Amino acid sequence: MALRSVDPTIIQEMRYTTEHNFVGEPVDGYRQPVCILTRPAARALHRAQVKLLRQGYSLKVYDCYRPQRAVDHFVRWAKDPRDEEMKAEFYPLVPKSRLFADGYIAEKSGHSRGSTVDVTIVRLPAAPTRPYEPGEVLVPCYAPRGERFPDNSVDMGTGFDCFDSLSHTDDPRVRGVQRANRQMLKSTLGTEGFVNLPEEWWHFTYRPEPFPGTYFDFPVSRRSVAGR
Ligand SMILES: C[C@@H](N)C(=O)N[C@H](C)C(=O)O
Ligand SMILES: [Zn+2]
Repeated sequence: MALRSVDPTIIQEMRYTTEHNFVGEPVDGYRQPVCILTRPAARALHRAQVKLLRQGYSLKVYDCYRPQRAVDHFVRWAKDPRDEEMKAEFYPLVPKSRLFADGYIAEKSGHSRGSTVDVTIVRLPAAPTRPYEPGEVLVPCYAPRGERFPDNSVDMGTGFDCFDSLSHTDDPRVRGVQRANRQMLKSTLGTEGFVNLPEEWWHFTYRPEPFPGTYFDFPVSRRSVAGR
């Protein structure tokens, strides 16, 4: 179902419909910027949002349901060592050949089962964000907040989809406010049934999953969820 029909207040910045992602182009299967999730995952995210709103924060999702054809696009992209257009921002230190082996991207992704979400926290009122301009100078995603690509998220120590050990949720180099922000996200979502992926502070799966063995492949579009 469309997350917006359960909670229109959760901010959506669907990165894989845009060029601002580690591939550098819109990803196969993302026709429109719509967050689609299973009903229990959407409802759980709404419960977390209610709690955050009371404290002056909002959730912001970057990715939700991901069709298998999008995962296949990632796999194809990873097999082409010449295409490192976005390396300088998204994986400056990790060889492209290691991104799957090191756990940053999956060939069979929980996102395709519909109960996984990539998400952060934004302090309200949400600051405006600027669009990414293709070809702009890229800054490493682990650079200090004021230097890396601007995001109205609270400071999590790295940007979204920063394939680097600094993105590991419990990396000991992440301290102070950044660590507290990661903990706020993990504990708020954890209370509602979401389990975090240790390699990525932003990646959470709702459990129990209603479709634990199904990898869906319908496109991300408003039509896919019309009437649901
Ligand atoms: C690619 C990144 N956003 C992500 O979701 N990684 C996990 C491991 C996945 O692909 O399922
Ligand atoms: Zn994810």
